Amino acid sequence: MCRGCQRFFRSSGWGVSGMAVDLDCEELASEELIASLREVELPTLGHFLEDGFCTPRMVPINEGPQMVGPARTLDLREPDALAVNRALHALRPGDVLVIRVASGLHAPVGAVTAAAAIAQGAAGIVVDGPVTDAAALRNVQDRLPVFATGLIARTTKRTGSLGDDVLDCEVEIDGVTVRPGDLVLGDRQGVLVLPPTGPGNEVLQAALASDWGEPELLARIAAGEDLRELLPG
Ligand SMILES: O=C([O-])CC(=O)C(=O)O
Ligand SMILES: [Mg+2]
Repeated sequence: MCRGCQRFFRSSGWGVSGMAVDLDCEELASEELIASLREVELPTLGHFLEDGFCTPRMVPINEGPQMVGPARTLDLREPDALAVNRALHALRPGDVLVIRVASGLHAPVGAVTAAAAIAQGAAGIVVDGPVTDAAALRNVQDRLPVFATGLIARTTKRTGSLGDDVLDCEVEIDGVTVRPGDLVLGDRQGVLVLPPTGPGNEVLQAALASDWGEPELLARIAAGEDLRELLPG
């Protein structure tokens, strides 16, 4: 089912700089695709894909369910708490809030932000920068997976210095470009960003088949079968 057309501000990429553009329904990931991506192990996709993976500096801050959802982005060029609040207001159920923290030294997400994202039905949060209120984020891990580069006690301030051009624009997260509507996946291994169309049906089917076959392979290795037969070399 289509999530419905949304208006996004795009700073670059698909749209004209600084202009609001309509995102076609076709560009939004289907519920079916999102459900399939929840089933597949990220490291299995890693056997088939080379691009879109954040580096190991992007770590899970809590251990929630596998995260999959369309990106809503925020480019925190300055640590403005009011811009974070506006990004929270705009969240829709199933969205993944993706925040770039230019300073790398201010936490835009903690207990309050997480509670607000949960209230909006968000699927998760990814921060290229630190987060805070670690215990509170652990407490909500079943409802809100959070990924970030670490923890810090220095948080954002209500400066009001940023405009709406920092919302739903292209951002770079740990070297990976994220556009609004891209699919953002996360598990204990980290974060993977895919286009709204996902990895392609061929890769998805191959990855699912690999996951389904793995328990038998593991059982045969554990049973002492000849490794030369089981693992081609
Ligand atoms: O407000 C912030 O910058 C982060 C925070 O502490 C919270 O969300 O509770
Ligand atoms: Mg807090």
